[in-house]
Amino acid sequence: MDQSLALSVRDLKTHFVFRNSTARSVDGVSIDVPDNRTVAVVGESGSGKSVTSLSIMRLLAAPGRIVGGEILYRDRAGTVTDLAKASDAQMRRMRGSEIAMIFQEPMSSLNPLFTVGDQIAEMITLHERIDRAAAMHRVVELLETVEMPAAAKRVHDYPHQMSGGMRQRVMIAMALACRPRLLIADEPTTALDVTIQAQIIDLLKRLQSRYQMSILFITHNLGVVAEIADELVVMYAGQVVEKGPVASIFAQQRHPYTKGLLAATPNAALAATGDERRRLLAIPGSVPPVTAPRTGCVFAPRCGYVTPACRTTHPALVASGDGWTRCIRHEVLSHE
Ligand SMILES: Nc1ncnc2c1ncn2[C@@H]1O[C@H](COP(=O)(O)OP(=O)(O)OP(=O)(O)O)[C@@H](O)[C@H]1O
Repeated sequence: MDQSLALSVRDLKTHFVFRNSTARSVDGVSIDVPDNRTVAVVGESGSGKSVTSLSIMRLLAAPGRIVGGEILYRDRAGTVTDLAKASDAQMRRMRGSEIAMIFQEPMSSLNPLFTVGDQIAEMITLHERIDRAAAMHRVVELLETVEMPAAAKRVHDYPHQMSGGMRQRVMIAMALACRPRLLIADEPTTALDVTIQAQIIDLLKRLQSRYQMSILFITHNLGVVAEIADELVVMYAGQVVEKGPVASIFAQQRHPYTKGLLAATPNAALAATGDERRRLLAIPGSVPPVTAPRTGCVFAPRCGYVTPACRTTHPALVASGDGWTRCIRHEVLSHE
């Protein structure tokens, strides 16, 4: 594993095995997250983004199972662990002290019956041997770190007394309580309005440089990607179809699906190209079910660039420009 990486997911396969069918939700995904960098994973609903992040955290619900690949994680001491094979005890330690996760809806992770102060304090005392008074002092500090207004008063609030943006700040404070080296953020701003979304993104960027964290940021919003990410991974039907530096992909897409996603996101597309005439286009059709048999390229049925060969040959992920694409016609696209 390259010394500059915090996480290297290699050929990950996570399937849901039912009696009569198998959902190949994640089907050979490779993602590298460098130290102190943000990698965004985008794709339509059902493309396998959440199953990928839950696989890394080993929080999959049955019948979901990692059936292949490696999830290599380098801890602060430099030791590499394959999370795909780690024991439950090892994973509990990892989740506490190395890797943290925040979700779209903080309400589903917070307990409505306890104050936010108590919940953050519990997180701290799980990992540090300190008494309650010291823990509460740290809670206020953490809430100040996440720029919670009137932090010392807010520790006594119950989750329902807070706005969505404040609750997300509480979740980030809980994540920071264990000083993670890797933060997995699964659509953390999707439920928030645009102004609050921008504040949370800014906060995450400041925290990243202060705490030297790597961030794996799951989103379907390319505007957010433009704001926060260094590298982009585009997923489609359980596979990576394109990946590379954000600026390169925004300037030149090398997979028709990425082209369609950018065309459907006017702000990101405009920011990238400066072309104000770019029209809002939606990609016709929908992601095929992950239980469907696969021959050829999974995007072929929706692709404007399709050739007969695309329907019979499963394309490999190949180097193109300074990134990677899973399209046999990538050279045609890169000259457009
Ligand atoms: N518990 C489960 N049982 C069966 N199939 C599942 C389960 N969880 C996810 N899947 C399937 O795995 C595929 C990938 O789902 P996933 O939630 O990772 O997509 P996603 O890209 O995160 O979508 P969204 O943006 O809607 O969260 C979907 O087709 C979904 O139906």
